[in-house]
Amino acid sequence: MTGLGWVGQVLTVEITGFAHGGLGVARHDGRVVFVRGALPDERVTARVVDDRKAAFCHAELVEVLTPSVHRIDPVCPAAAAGAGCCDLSFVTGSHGRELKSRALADQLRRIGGVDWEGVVEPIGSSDTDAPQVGWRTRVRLAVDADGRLGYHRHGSDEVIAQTDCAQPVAGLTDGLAGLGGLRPGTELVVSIDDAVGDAAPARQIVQIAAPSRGRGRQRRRPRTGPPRVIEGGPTTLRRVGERMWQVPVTGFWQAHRDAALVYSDVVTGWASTGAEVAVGWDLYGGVGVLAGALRDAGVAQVWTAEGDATATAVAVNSFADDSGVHPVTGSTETVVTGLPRPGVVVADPPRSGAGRAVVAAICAAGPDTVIHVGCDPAALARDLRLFAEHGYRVRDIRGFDAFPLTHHVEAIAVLNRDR
Ligand SMILES: C[S@@+](CC[C@H](N)C(=O)[O-])C[C@H]1O[C@@H](n2cnc3c(N)ncnc32)[C@H](O)[C@@H]1O
Repeated sequence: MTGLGWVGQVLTVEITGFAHGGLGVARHDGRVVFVRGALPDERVTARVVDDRKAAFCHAELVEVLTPSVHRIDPVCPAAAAGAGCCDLSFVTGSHGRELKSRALADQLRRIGGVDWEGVVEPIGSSDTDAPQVGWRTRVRLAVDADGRLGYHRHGSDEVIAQTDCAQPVAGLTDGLAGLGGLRPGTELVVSIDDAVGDAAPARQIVQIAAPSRGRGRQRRRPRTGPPRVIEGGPTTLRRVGERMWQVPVTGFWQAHRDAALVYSDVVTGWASTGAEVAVGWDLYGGVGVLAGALRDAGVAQVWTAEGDATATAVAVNSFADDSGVHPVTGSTETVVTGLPRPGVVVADPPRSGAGRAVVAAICAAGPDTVIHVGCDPAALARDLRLFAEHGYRVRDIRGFDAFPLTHHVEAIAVLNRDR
C-alpha cells in the first residue's frame, strides 16, 4: 500500500493550524496535509513526500506565497543552509512560544484529556519578540565524508557542512570549522563549563563514534570505545545554585543553560507543601538535580532511580556531604519496587515517557504529590491519562520554551491523589 499516489505532487494550500512536531496544518481534497516549515495564515506550495496514510500526508515546503506577519529571516545560518538544528528559527520569539502553547494544549487535550490554558514561558530571557539565541551549553556535530563538521539535515544522514548554529552559548563553537584530521562518520560533543566566580569557563571537545541512525537493516553499528578528548577533559562542570556536578561531556544534562535551575525551582515550590515529607523519589534521576530540589523542599530522604551507572556515580560524588540523598542504579521499573513509600515523587523520563508499568508502580506506592517532567508533549499527555486512571488529578502544568528556535517544548505537571 503506497497511499493515494500524491507523492511528488505540488499542492497549493492555506495553513490553518500548527501541530506538535513543528508542522503547519492544511487541508486538501478532504485530507490533512502537514507542511514542515509553514506557519498558520500562510498560503504555500508544498511537495508531497509521504503519502502512506489515508487521512493525512506530509509535504515539504516549496514556496511561501503569502507569508505570516510573524515570519522573519532565519536567525540560524546552519538551518538556513538546510540543517535540521533550528526548525523554527524563522519565526519571532513570542509567536514561536504562542505556536508551542497551542501544540502543547492540543496534545494535552486530545491525548491526556486535560484542558490547559497556560502559555509556554520563556526561560532565561524576557518575553520578547526577538528569538532567543545562544542558550545551549553543549552541542553535537557530525563529521561528513570529507572530514568537515556540520549538522544533519532533518531526518537524514546527510551532513550540512556549516558549524554556525544560533543555539550554542557564546564561545562554544568558536574555531571548530578549522579543526582538521577528523575521522568521517564520527561526531564531536562540545561543552562549556557553567560559570563559577570570575574565571573564564573551560571548554571540552570529545570525539565519539556516531550513534546508529536509520531504521531496521539500515542501522549502522556504532564503533564503541571511550570518547577521545580533543580539548579540555572528559567531564564538564554543572551547577544549580551552590550544588555542583562534574558530568561526563557525553552524559545527560538539560540543554538550556538555565533549565536545570528553573525546573529545580518549580519542583521545590510544588514539593513544599508545608507538611513534613519523610521520603521522596527522583525517578529517571540522572545525576540527581531534582533530588537536590526535593531536599530544598525539606524532603528528609530522597532516593534516585537512574539506569546509567556513570550518572549515579556522579550523583554519589555530588551528594557526598548530604546523607539525605540515596542514588540507586537500575531501571526505574525495578528500583521502585524496593524503595520506602514516598510522600512525593518526581519523574523525568526520556522522550518515550514513563509508561503504564511505572505509572502504576508510582500510584501503588500512594504519594500525595507527583511531579512529572516531560520533553515530549504526546508522551507526557499519555502518562497524565494513565495517572488519571489511578485517581491522580492534574493540579497545575507549566510549559517552558527550553529549546528556543526549535519546535521542542518542555512541560512540568503536578498531580495530587484524589482523597
Ligand atoms: C530526561 S533525563 C532526566 C535526568 C534528570 N532528571 C535531570 O534533570 O538531569 C532522563 C534520564 O532517565 C534515564 N533513563 C532512561 N530510561 C531509564 C529507565 N528505564 N530507568 C532508569 N533510568 C532511565 C536516562 O539515563 C536519563 O538520565
